Amino acid sequence: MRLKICGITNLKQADAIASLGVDTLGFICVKNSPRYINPEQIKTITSKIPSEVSKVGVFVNQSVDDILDIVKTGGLTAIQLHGDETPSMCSTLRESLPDLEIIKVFRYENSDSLAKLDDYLSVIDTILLDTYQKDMYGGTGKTFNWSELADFRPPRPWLLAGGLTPDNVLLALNTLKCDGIDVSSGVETNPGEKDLNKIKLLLEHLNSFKVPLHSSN
Ligand SMILES: O=C(O)c1ccccc1N[C@@H]1O[C@H](COP(=O)(O)O)[C@@H](O)[C@H]1O
Repeated sequence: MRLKICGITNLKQADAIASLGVDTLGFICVKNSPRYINPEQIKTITSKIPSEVSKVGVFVNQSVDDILDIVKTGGLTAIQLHGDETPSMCSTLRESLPDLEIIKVFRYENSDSLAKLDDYLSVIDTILLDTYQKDMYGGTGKTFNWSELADFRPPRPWLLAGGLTPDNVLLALNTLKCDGIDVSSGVETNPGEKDLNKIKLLLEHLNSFKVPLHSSN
């Protein structure tokens, strides 16, 4: 099971979180987010984190040129498209950076929220489902109705996000079958400041679950 901790803003925490065995770190590249971190700051972190850790930049409706610049400057290995990016835009990004993992976010409100999923499958690597909230693209801290996804088995790996915490993660994993989870505000003291004790507790709970961390099954 893949574990992404998102909203990293400093090297000390990135280092500590990677040392706990977290395989994916996320950096919010969206300027109006309280978790925003600029590309040079991202680089000071990514350059010191082991190469096996995925470094994901999170974007909302930014231009291809901006994304490519930030990926290059920040030393990112993956992008998370959290806005209304089209399949055509994903295709352009894929052509420009064939080795980069492309994670496309679908904000889940009801089953209609997945109506366009098929259009993306050939141009993305990973699906991420987050909670839909009007006027807020991400970092809502809110869960959605997981039981509606109990039979969701897309032909790409998928990550669950939205309001996950150490306290509710096992309920989520017992309700649906995802390939990984993405946690941000549920392991923070305040926006951008991670709580290492909460991350340790999250890991304890995940390790007690039947699917071990990093397993693809
Ligand atoms: O965290 C943000 O500020 C943010 C801003 C814009 C787009 C995405 C953002 N966060 C991502 O939202 C999900 C769920 O977060 P949470 O666990 O509900 O707080 C996650 O991928 C965050 O990285």
